[in-house]
Amino acid sequence: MSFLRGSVNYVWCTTSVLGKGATGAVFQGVNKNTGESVAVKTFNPYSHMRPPEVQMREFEVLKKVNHENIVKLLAIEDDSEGRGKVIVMELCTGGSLFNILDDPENTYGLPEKEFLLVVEHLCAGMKHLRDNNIVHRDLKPGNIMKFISEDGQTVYKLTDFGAARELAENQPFASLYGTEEYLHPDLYERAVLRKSVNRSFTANVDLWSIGVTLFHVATGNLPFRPYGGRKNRETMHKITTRKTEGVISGIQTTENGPIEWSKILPAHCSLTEGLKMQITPLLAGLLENREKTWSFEIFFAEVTKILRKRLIHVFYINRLSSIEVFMEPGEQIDDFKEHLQLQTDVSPENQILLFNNEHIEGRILPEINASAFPETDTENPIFLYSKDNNNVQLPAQLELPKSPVFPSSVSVENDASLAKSACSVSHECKRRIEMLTTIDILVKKSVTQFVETLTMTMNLLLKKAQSLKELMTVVLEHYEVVTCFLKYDDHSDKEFQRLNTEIKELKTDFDRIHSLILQLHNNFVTEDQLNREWKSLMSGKKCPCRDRSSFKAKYLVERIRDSWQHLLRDRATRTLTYNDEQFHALEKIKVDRYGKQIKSLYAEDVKESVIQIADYLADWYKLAQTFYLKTQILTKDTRDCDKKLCNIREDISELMQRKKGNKQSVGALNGRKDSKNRLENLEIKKKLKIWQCEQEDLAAVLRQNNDLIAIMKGLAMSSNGNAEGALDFTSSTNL
Ligand SMILES: Nc1ncnc2c1ncn2[C@@H]1O[C@H](COP(=O)(O)OP(=O)(O)OP(=O)(O)O)[C@@H](O)[C@H]1O
Repeated sequence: MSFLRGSVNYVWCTTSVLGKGATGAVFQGVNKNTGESVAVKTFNPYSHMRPPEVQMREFEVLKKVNHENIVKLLAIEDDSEGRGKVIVMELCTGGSLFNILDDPENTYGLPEKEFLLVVEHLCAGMKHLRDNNIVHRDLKPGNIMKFISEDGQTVYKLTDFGAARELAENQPFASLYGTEEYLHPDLYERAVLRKSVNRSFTANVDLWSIGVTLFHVATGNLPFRPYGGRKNRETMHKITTRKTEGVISGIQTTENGPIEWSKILPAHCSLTEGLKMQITPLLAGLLENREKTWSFEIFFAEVTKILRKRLIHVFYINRLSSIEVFMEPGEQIDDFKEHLQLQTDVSPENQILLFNNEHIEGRILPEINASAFPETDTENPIFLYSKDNNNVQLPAQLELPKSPVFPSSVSVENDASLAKSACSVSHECKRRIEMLTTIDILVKKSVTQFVETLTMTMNLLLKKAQSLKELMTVVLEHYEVVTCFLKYDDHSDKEFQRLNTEIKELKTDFDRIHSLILQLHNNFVTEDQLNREWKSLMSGKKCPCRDRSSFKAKYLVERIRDSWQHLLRDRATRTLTYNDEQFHALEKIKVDRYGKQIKSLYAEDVKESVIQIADYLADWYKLAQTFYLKTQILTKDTRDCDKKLCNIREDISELMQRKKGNKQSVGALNGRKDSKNRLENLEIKKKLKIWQCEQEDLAAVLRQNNDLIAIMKGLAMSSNGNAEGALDFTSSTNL
């Protein structure tokens, strides 16, 4: 019997099955003229029993659509041996999402990036269908194909446009039998429970199927699961129709038992909390029925909102966890801090946020939008340290799923399934090992990051303190001059007294701060205390070497998968020879042994050492946090000193101006008296002479100090850029 079939331009082999469905089978084939690989959908006798116009519908729809996220139609040709029409499509080498989810690697759902790609492509494909007024009505993971482009990019594409219309015409729903878990409750009632429903179905029933599909892709499981599965149809219908608003899953774990409702995604789902926060409302909206049903417009708008968000990666050291913050492009740093608070409980004022060895506030100005935030990724995140909490703890890990126990006897039927479960567990171990070894790397980076930032802060602080010291010397010298100038005046003047006290206090304060800065700089920068502390804590301690642990985990997973494949082949063979049975038993032993090894690599090796590292980091952070808080206090104190010094300089200048004014008015008064009775008061004349001499002396002193004043002004300008704090001394020289 020949397995080769063909049409005018294509040939395919019936042993190269890509997939089978209710209406037929899809084979891998080639273009006879170009050699291009294609997928050929052939139809079974049942499908030929459908009315011709129904059979044509799939062809018509495929001809009408043309979009990157919809499987491309290449040709519709006749089977050369008269078995009817065949659909030739582009070949999607990645298989269907159903196959992908069926792999033990994805038992708990797809990785985050892949999940988001599915959301994006599914939404784009649906938008094209809506724009062309096409209702799919059979959306499910089996009808979403993974296409790998020539440049290695993944594109998810919708396929299978035939069956849905049959439902509208109340045809037998055989093609829907494979998909009942994804059906809108109303369709389910009619198609599966065979109840007559007096409702017309709109295109929106697709939204429910998208909700179930996305839940499945995110978690690896269906959202609504009655005890006993498909058989338990009444309960299935009860779950989907009785669920309350916001509920995204309902599971019955015992016969006739209660239904466990949930408004959140399950803990084992591998999406981060940040993404779960975005996806949960989307699922809740899609899985609303009756009055609350979403429209496609809402769905497209919500997905667009999620996809345009800016993803910022953060590593929170006190909980040793990677966090993802999704920000609206227009949101700013304060919003970022609030998002972080939601996921960490660290209030914005207690967040120390460092990136590339500096505070992000220095890099990201308050008015900058999220779209201009720096690029981050899991291994180059923004580091978050809590200012008010120096505990470091690895969050409690979920218990590993139970590993299967193989019975000693050979069971060709069951052994492959048990090996598949063992594969799932090993993949989960591998994922956790990768996560923990990444934490190990991020811990080291977080230490370096903190030390580098503090060193920079300390160096700046020391520089600032030194320039402040120079400025203070100049101001004090000027103050001396002013004091001399006022030597005949009333030194008990209240203003003068206050200034005097303030200067003394400032000097004492500043000397104390300066010496603390010197001391801290010495401990911290010169003696490199924090780095030395970290090195001494870590010396001789075991670290999970990422390359080695990950490599070993990968190796063990591959071995377990090999054995699983072997057992799968045995299951397909059904009966084994004696020798094959011996090999079969050996593969079971290997699954068991490698399974134990990878579990121990995770639990006893990598996890233990990361727990230890968390303890060392906690010890180190206690010291580092104290240093940090000290630098914060000293930075603030230095700033206060600077401010006070500026005020004092202004006060000195004001005092000078005031005294000058007083003297001028005293002179005018004396002049008037003098003109009345010149000879009457020689004492006054004498005093005026002395006064005049004094003024000339003072003018000479001030001229000599001009250079000094110029230096002081220069320093005032450079200190803190505080130009407006600089005094106008030129008026004093005009005395
Ligand atoms: N273009 C393609 N490239 C690779 N594989 C494909 C392609 N199209 C379909 N397949 C595979 O063939 C399977 C069946 O295809 P399809 O869903 O079109 O058939 P069906 O008879 O309508 O199925 P159903 O009963 O699910 O409605 C798919 O689940 C998929 O695994």
